[in-house]
Amino acid sequence: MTLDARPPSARVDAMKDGSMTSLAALARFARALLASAGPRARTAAALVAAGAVLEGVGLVVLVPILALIVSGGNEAVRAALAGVGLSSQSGQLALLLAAFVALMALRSLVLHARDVTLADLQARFVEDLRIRAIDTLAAARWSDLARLQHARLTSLLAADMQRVAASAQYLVQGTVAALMLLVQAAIALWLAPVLAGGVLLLMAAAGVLLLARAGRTRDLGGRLVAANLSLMQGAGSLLGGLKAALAEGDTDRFTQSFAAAQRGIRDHQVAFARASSASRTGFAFAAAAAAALVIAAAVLLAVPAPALLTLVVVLARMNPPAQVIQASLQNLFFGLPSFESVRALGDDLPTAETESAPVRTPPAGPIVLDHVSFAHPGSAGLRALSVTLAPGAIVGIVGASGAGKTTLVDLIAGLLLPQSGVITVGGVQLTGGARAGWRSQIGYVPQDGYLFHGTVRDNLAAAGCPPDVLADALATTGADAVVAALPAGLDTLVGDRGSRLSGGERQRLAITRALLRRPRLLILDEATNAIDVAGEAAVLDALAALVPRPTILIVAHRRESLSRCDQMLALADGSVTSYIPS
Ligand SMILES: Nc1ncnc2c1ncn2[C@@H]1O[C@H](COP(=O)(O)OP(=O)(O)OP(=O)(O)O)[C@@H](O)[C@H]1O
Repeated sequence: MTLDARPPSARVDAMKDGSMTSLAALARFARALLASAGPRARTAAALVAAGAVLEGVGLVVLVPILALIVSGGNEAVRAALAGVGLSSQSGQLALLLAAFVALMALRSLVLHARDVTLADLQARFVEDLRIRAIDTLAAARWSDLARLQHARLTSLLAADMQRVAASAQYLVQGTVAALMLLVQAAIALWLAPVLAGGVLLLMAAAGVLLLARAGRTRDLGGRLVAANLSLMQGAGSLLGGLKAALAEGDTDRFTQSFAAAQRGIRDHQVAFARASSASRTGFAFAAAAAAALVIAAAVLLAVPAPALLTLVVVLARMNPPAQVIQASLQNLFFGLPSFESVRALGDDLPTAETESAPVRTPPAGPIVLDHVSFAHPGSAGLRALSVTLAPGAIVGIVGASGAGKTTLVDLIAGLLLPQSGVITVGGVQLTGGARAGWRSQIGYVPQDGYLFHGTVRDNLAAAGCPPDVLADALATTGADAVVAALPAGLDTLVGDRGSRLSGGERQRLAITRALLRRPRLLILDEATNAIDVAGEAAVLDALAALVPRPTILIVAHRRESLSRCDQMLALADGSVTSYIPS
């Protein structure tokens, strides 16, 4: 345990600050939920209000029923019922009971419609958030994406989203309970203003105490978000390095850090459960004391029996919604950091294109880089680079590790924007709509030739592709032999990240997928290094023979991979030397 060295006044100020920022966060969350609901929010609000009013009317009807049973009935009510031909006490009681049952039946129907509508709103809210998170990723700049931790995304899309869904549920539940409580409080005030006023004051005091702890609860939620993130990081490192760790007998390192992160999660969850249970216990104690006080005071104030009985019923019914509000608020404050983490993704990944220019494909012609510079954070990168790549040329890019080969390729692909200088294709500068249009002309194959868990056909994005075009592309890369050897041919599942295939087979399929896009620029970034030398030579020969031939950029360290190049770009110290190989 750590001692808080701050003076008490500073602690109170910090608590107020924490509560205010937590309330502001709660308001942001509520606004986001309302915005996602759109016009459906009005239907939901109407159903919630109707449910609360029907609950209130049902309670009010209890007064004449109890009056009829206990003291022969209220004069005005009896006269009104006699006016419609019901003069016997049993007849009047039967009518009032029938009205009560009808009201409760109507209330049940409204509550059913309300609950379905609210569940729909919650589900849509989380769906919107998930889709927006993926849209944010898809529209982000590559330079920002490269900095993003994968574990953060996994944690955000799984654990945080689940907690946001739970928070939405708590917000809705709490709001419904608050409305119910308001209606019940109004009835209690009508039945016995002084007594009910006292009880409401006690409740308000409990509410203030609860809000005063909001900052601390939210802080606990924030720590849980951080602990979940380190759990995901642990899982990611374990999965990424599992094979090497198994081979080296070094799995303990991973399992220990994973277990430590898991312990962190458990500690925060238990701390929250302890805090909620303490406030629930305090709340139950206060409710029991308030009920005892009310009954004692009612006897002293000689409140009439039917009113007292109804008051007791009303107060008893106020207890569950009050408890729901208490639990919902606590869980909400605990869950808010997850929502903030989801929102922060949009701030960390601003949209790439600020221009809303229409997408247009740059015309045919050379790719020209004119005094292009790009520095990564930490200042490594490329300086004032000028080079021209002719259409259909096979261009090799060489240089030591870290020389900037991938940076150059990313600039030419439009993934990175030059910080100074310009890049043009066919004379059109690669910005805005032209940059977006250029992407549709590119086939990009990175070293790991990314495949996802699906069939070969799915991975080639070959649905609807004419069979002869598919067969040509497969033959060009030698993937036809790979497919022929698979148990279900094109319909064979390749496993997670293509784990059922060899590195070279994955690369052949990845190049086939790029070719099926009929690219004007084919980028092979160490994309053939897992294929045997003879096999690579055959693939490169077939690519060189393509008609029409795309401009082919080959980043490679192996001399054999570069033997067909028309032009070489040698990178060193952020500068480039362009030469024609002899
Ligand atoms: N996102 C980034 N943030 C900061 N620095 C980066 C980033 N990406 C690359 N760098 C740095 O920029 C330099 C060039 O990197 P780049 O990946 O372009 O080199 P490369 O020539 O492709 O290297 P390799 O052959 O090892 O793949 C390196 O010093 C690298 O550390």
